[in-house]
Amino acid sequence: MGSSSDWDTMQHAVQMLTHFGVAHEARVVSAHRMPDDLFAYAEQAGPRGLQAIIAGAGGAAHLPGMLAAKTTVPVLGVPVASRHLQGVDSLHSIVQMPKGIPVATFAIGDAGAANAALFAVSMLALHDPDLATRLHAFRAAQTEAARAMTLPV
Ligand SMILES: Nc1c(C(=O)O)ncn1[C@@H]1O[C@H](COP(=O)(O)O)[C@@H](O)[C@H]1O
Repeated sequence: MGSSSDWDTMQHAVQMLTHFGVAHEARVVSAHRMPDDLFAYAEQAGPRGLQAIIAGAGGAAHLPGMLAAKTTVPVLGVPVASRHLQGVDSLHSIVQMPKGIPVATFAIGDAGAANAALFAVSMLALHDPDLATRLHAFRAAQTEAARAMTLPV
């Protein structure tokens, strides 16, 4: 993520990865404030064996795009809500990538962070039957919870 101030949002990705037992790390690596660190992180991502990078940032959110520019490891972008423009700036900064350098872009905020993690789980589950079983169980439990919803009428 671009700043520790993104943690409230990005913790939802971490919680989801923890739930599924997917090994992960959480770091602050800002393209704007730490450009050399960002380049080093991106260059080492493939050799270190990372299989996906969930990149959350707010405002002029160049972090996901710059990561994608420097690595072919899939980058999943999460727009963090910003103070003045409520994350629409973050969303547009992340989603409008030029042809050739894709960033998979998720919804603004907590749901986007959680869904980015679930998307990573889906990709990893293609080659991990145990993880696929846990993902199917998660979906089934979610379905049951939705069916059990009641209304105050
Ligand atoms: N968008 C970026 C980048 C980047 O894209 O490199 N680095 C920090 N930020 C964002 O700035 C916002 C405010 O950061 P501070 O709260 O630290 O001032 C955060 O949402 C962060 O993701």
